[in-house]
Amino acid sequence: MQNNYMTSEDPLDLERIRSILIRLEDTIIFALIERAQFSLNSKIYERGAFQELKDIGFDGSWLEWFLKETESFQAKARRYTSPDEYPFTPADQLPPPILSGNGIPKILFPNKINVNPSIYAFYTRSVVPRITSQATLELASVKRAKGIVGTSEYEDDGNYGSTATLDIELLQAISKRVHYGKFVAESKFRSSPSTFIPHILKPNPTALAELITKPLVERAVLARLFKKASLYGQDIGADGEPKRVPIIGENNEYQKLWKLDVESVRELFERWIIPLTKEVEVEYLLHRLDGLSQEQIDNLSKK
Ligand SMILES: C=C(O[C@@H]1C=C(C(=O)O)C=C[C@H]1O)C(=O)O
Repeated sequence: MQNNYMTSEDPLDLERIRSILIRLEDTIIFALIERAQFSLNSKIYERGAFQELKDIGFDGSWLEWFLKETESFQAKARRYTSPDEYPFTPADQLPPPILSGNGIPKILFPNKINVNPSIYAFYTRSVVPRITSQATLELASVKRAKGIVGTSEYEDDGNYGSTATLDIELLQAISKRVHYGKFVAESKFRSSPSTFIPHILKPNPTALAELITKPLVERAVLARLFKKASLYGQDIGADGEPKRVPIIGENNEYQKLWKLDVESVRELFERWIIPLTKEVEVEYLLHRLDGLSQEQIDNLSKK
């Protein structure tokens, strides 16, 4: 199942949308595995940490610079005219597309929702420190063995380019997953406009949140993620068997090696991705009738 809006499949079919969300789980897990190879490299998230960037007139962080450069190119190639791609760089700092239009039929109700500032904040402050803690600890012990101790013992392996590239992959995948909430909301709205309309006119975000929440679907998402992360996160050796190390102090007991902290994947979805997806859904619905005439609203209510 593809998110190609030019196919004949109904882009607002909820099962189709859910299958896209499921596929994005894989993209996110594999990108997390890649990022977890590197240390935290906290310097790339600090504004003004690189004199070289200040020298070229850029005040932000290394990652913000990477985002701006990457997204400038992508904006020219009209990435951000697609209804499921949103930039992290403020839109007024990006160039216009060199091709006009995108040929994608208008599927969503016009809206300006972009929750990327929230995604950027939780990703850099909570997610990265958590998933890189193993690599960061390993680096610290290597550095200690070389006599490097104290603050410079931690965090920094110098791979700023690779790290930022992987961060962008992850940020974009998470952003797409979360903003897909717009499609979910449009689909749910169209299946029964009259259920939603009173709570949009009165604005009642709590009632809207209750209407869009599907606890069984969420539970299935989390259970599936735990399984996927446990499968994909195993470190398989050249012999095709999972790598394992003896447990110190236990005779003949072994422990598997992981490329990723499995529980952290579930937590990422439980604490951040699912709640933000739902926030996007509610925000989208709150503005779903903006600019419509009473007659248009009445017609929708009758559906
Ligand atoms: C995305 C949906 O809406 C809500 C958000 C979910 C999620 O982010 O995984 C899951 C179920 C719903 O509570 C959906 O119904 O599929």
